[in-house]
Amino acid sequence: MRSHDPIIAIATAPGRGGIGIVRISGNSLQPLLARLFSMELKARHAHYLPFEDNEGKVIDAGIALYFPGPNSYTGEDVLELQGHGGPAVLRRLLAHCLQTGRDLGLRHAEPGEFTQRAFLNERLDLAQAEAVADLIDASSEAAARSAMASLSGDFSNRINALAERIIRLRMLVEATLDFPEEEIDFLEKYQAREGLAAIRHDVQALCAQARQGMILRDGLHVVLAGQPNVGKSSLLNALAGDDIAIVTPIAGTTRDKVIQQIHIEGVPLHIVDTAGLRETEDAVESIGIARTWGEIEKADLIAHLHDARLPNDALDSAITGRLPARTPILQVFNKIDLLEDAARAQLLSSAAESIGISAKTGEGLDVLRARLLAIAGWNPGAESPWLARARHLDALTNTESHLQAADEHASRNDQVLDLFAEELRLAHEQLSAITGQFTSDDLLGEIFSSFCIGK
Ligand SMILES: Nc1nc2c(c(=O)[nH]1)N(C=O)[C@@H](CNc1ccc(C(=O)N[C@@H](CCC(=O)O)C(=O)O)cc1)CN2
Ligand SMILES: Nc1nc2c(ncn2[C@@H]2O[C@H](COP(=O)(O)OP(=O)(O)OP(=O)(O)O)[C@@H](O)[C@H]2O)c(=O)[nH]1
Ligand SMILES: [Mg+2]
Repeated sequence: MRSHDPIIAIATAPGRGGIGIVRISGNSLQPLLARLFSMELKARHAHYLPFEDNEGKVIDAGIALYFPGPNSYTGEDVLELQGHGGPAVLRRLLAHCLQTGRDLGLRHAEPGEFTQRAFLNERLDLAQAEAVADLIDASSEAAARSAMASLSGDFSNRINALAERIIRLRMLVEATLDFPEEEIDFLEKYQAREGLAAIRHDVQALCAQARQGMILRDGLHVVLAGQPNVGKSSLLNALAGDDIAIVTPIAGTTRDKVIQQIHIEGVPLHIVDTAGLRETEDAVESIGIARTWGEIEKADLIAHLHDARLPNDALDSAITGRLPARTPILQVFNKIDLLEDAARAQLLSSAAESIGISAKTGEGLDVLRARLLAIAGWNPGAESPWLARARHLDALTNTESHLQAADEHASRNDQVLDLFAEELRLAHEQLSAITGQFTSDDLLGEIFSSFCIGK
């Protein structure tokens, strides 16, 4: 998988921009530099230069920056051509470099390949490399803050510190294994179970933080479902604070799903407005309704909307009966502005899994937002120091189960020390996968291929 070809890409976003950057990375860019420029580039010095094509025609006048390896982003030699940020000029610049460097092996970079090289050259560990992509993809400032914390190594440092503690315990155990006569009292002598308990405590705390970090990174899909006319599209618009979905008094208005991303306390929620559920002869509406059921299947959370004036509607019971049992469901009674005071008060103080709102007046929406976050597992006010991925949470969960298994071996009277040692080894391996000590090429390919081109 390791490739040493020099690579090139446009590093800035496609489209127009104040400045655009073409970036090249390779083990030795000197021969290419000699062809591209008539003068020698000083290391890490901004040279204002004309970028000329092979006939001496000026493609752009920009800034050339040369970072000799290993002191660069990738750890290799890096050249940046910072030009004017127009798509045509950057494409010309890219084509000119590719042509000039083709026989030196210069080729277009794969997505994430610059950062992959930074990882392989140990400029970043795997969690930090992932944080680069998460920082770019962050959809809220809270998410960006957490991604930056991961990028600067806060998460990795916690993982490494825990790994160190497991290593120390492993060294003790493995040293003892060489002297079987000491095995008997090893656990007491070194207070191994107490040490293990302290490590597990911290792994569990990291798991909880990783869960928060995952919510912050990935958000969740909230599907608004219910009979026609109950106010699903009105609720989407109210949550988004914008007139996005069509609202009319005609039942069966929404046909295509409408998705809008909103943020609550920085947590991204993907709100999906759907076609109202009912029996219909209309061919178009039927397709819409089939899609609603498709969205319901994929939902992380379903908000089942009712007309608050019809709280015990038989058709709503039928819908409830068809909703997937594995998905959390919030019963939302809309249009409480149309209720008598007493009925409204009763709904507003009702049980946790149902809630009264008015998409029209906004009443109850704050409670609804808080409820959505709570069901998502978001802990308001709890700090979420890093963004986390499912991969990280899996690894932490697996670490904890191996540590638990180790403890079970230790608690038994026969005290099989080599099984204890083996579980510690497996726990250590799981933990280190987060920062990339033990990783398969497949995993690396999967991680880096989701990056944008030029990163
Ligand atoms: N123009 C430009 N801006 C950029 C990047 C870039 O590659 N080019 N970055 C990336 O995509 C990010 C910054 N990341 C970088 C990380 C390390 C080095 C670097 O040259 N490191 C050397 C020298 C450090 C120093 O001067 O103290 C090193 O670590 O040895 C450069 C950029 C964001 N902004
Ligand atoms: N008084 C009152 N009217 C509402 C409220 N929410 C929605 N409405 C009205 O109810 C009607 C239907 O609203 P929509 O948001 O289009 O309902 P829907 O559930 O999306 O309907 P379909 O797309 O047909 O499934 C519109 O006339 C809205 O103005 C509310 O909270 N109070
Ligand atoms: Mg609608």
